[in-house]
Amino acid sequence: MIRVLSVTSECAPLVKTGGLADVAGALPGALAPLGVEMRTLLPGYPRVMAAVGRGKAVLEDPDLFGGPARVIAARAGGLDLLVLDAPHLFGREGAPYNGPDGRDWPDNPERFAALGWVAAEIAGGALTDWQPQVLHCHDWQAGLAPWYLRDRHPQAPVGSVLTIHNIAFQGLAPGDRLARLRLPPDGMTPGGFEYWGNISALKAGLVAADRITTVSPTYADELLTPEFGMGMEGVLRARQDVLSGILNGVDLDAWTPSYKTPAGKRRYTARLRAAMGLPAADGPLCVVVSRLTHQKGLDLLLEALPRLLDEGGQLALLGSGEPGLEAAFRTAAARHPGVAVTFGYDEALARLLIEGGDAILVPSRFEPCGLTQLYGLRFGTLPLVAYTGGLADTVIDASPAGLRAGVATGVQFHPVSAAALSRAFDRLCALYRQPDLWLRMQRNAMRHPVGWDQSAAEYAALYDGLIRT
Ligand SMILES: Nc1ncnc2c1ncn2[C@@H]1O[C@H](COP(=O)(O)OP(=O)(O)O[C@H]2O[C@H](CO)[C@@H](O)[C@H](O)[C@H]2O)[C@@H](O)[C@H]1O
Repeated sequence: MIRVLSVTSECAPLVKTGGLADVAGALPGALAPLGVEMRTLLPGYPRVMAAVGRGKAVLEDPDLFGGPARVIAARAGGLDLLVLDAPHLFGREGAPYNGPDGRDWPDNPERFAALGWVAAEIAGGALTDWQPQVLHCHDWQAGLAPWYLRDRHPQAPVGSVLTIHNIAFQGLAPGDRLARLRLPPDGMTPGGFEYWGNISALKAGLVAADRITTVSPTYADELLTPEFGMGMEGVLRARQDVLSGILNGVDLDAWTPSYKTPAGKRRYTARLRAAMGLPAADGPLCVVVSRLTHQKGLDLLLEALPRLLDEGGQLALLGSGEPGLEAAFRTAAARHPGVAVTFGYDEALARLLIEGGDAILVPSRFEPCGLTQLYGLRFGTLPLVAYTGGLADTVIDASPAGLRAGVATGVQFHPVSAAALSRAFDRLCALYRQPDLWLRMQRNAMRHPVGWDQSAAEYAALYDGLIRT
């Protein structure tokens, strides 16, 4: 058995704002058959505390960044959890990172420094009955853990890995918070965690972790360029020898269609049209399930949308995020009967969209891996995606080569522009008008391996290489 402590700020099914939660929630189950015993350290937000109940305190700290805290060992949501119960940091209503007004909590640097601190203490041997061999940290919220571990417990028999799910979030804090974050002044250098005068929790992790991974091989390459590295490309180039990409998978038990063949899908398409108030149509029903942010390229979709509609296609969108994008999609829906939108977070509707759609759109400007195109493959909902990051690694384009070889599973477009997306809509609609070809692609898609098998083996091998004892 390899003992791994996974450190994350969100974890499905308990608390989720995006794909990080899916992955953090799926890894323990995917890795267990490979002899990995993973425990997940998660902040004790109110809904997490409600799910775990009283639990058993395995660690206490009278002063964790300004208040008393304990770590509770519990099982919930099928996970083996270590919950950081620190009411002064996490006992607040609202989303994990922001209050009811939508604004980030001003003490987010301290809140997640505390998470990293406790992770490092556990990795350093603080629990009497469990010593992890690997510390696996996710995103900036866990970024300080490898730094604290190296700083405070250099002799601990633990290897560390930091996984980048999205480099756009870098965990910046003003440089004058050093003492409050319990960081040493000599780390405040370009070779340390300093980032243009600020402290970056992500950079601390990138510098201090033994290994760095991201969630697809193509994104691992892209991260080394100024276009995608978002200022961290230099740090990553310096650590290129320990950086690799491991694709995300999908929990196949949770994401299994109730139909085995594409034919069975039709009734879900009808159900989806009814649910969203869409009329019957000649072209493909395209769906989107997404956070509405600049990353996801949905402004490009708005620009290219007339082409899809002109060809008889439709759009059904579920998302939440930037008010400007919501307003623009609402306007599009009011103008055209072939566009239907719902705002908010709704897992049941997300599933119906993926079950019933003909195609799923992911026109992202950058996409570390992307999960919805994987769900789409599994359900025979052909992905139309930007050729970038994990989207490039998981979809086989209906290019002449892909079609001739009989292996195509979707449509990719490049560059990531409205013009290229419009042309991709032309191709999608042309494919849709050839039912045999479309069916073949659906079959290919549904057979494409999107489970965790291969990636879990890659993580297990990575952990194996980090074992020090
Ligand atoms: N309104 C809504 N209602 C219901 N469900 C919704 C929803 N909006 C989004 N979702 C769900 O949230 C998840 C989003 O995951 P993604 O991987 O697509 O993107 P995200 O950018 O959040 O994740 C980041 O981390 C993941 C994990 O590594 C990477 O795959 C990705 O590239 C990276 O940007 C999916 O499970 C999706 O179905």
